[in-house]
Amino acid sequence: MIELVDVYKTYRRGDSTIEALRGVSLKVEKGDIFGVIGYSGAGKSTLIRLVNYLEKPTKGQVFVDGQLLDRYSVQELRNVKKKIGMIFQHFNLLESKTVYDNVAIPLVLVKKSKAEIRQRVTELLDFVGLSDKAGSYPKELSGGQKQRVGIARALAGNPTILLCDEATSALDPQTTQSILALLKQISQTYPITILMITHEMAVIQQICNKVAVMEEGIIVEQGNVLNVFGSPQNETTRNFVRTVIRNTVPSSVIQTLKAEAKRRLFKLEFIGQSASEPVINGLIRNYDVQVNILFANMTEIQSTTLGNMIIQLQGEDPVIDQAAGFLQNQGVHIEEVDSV
Ligand SMILES: Nc1ncnc2c1ncn2[C@@H]1O[C@H](COP(=O)(O)OP(=O)(O)OP(=O)(O)O)[C@@H](O)[C@H]1O
Repeated sequence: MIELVDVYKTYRRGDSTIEALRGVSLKVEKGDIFGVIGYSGAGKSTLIRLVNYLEKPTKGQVFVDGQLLDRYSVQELRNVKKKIGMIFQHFNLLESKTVYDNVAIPLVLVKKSKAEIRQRVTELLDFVGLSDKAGSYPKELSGGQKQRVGIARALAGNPTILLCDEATSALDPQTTQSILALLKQISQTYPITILMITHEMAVIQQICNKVAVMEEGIIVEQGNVLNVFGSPQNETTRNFVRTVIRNTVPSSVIQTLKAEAKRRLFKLEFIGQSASEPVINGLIRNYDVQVNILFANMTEIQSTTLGNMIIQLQGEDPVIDQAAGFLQNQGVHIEEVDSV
């Protein structure tokens, strides 16, 4: 659906060059809600501008719907762009036009008849819950309502791809929830693929099925959201995951625990099935170790439970090693730690 193959983007500013993207490859499949997360300057906006063909890659290939964007004629490119809707952090509405007229813009541009426009705009305003605001102007709307207008406008031309550029970053937490719920509803209602960039892991957790983590122009980790959240490999990913999944024990507690002999600390991560299985009971029954649960947390992602636990095992070293092996065999991701 959307594919980037070893894409580089270099900007020149005076004598210096800025490598905004350095060999980015990713694949967004049909129906995905794919989130790209990264700190400011990571290259997220550049990536989205390449998909929208507002920028050309310095090197590498960008495919949309299986077609290499480079190879399109101007007319073909215009047609491809019609299939891409976009929503923005600051909504980008025309202040001098009513809600109705804002949503109608893409349809007017492709010269749809008045009747067709009326039908589509009415349908979309109903879908985003703003039927009663058709005659209002953007300045009369709340941030959440403005974003709903932005979403209706993006959907007007029946796009197959929806690009979201920090779509909830300017909104309060409650409004963010309602906009994310709307995006999820769009994904379930229309045959659409969503690519969103954000710096908030909570956004990814809530609606994305895939995620790519960007840092300094490189994708440092990507995959299924459940796997990435369950077992983040990269330090930046871990930092993002920590913002939504708490798995730390106060350092004063750690210091006390570490002072005690024959005790070792382990971080456990359970995904799905194993989260509900009495794995810890099995551990206690089968091995001569004492188990001290220091921290336990369950998070729901993609309708699957993700469990995080920090335990302390007390016993002889070889027995603790066997116990750790047992947990691994039960499908638990286990990691011994010096500190947590
Ligand atoms: N048009 C441009 N000309 C020169 N440099 C640019 C241009 N656009 C982006 N950059 C630089 O490329 C790098 C990546 O920027 P980009 O906006 O893609 O990152 P980002 O992850 O979207 O950050 P933010 O969330 O702050 O927008 C930055 O160092 C930025 O200064």
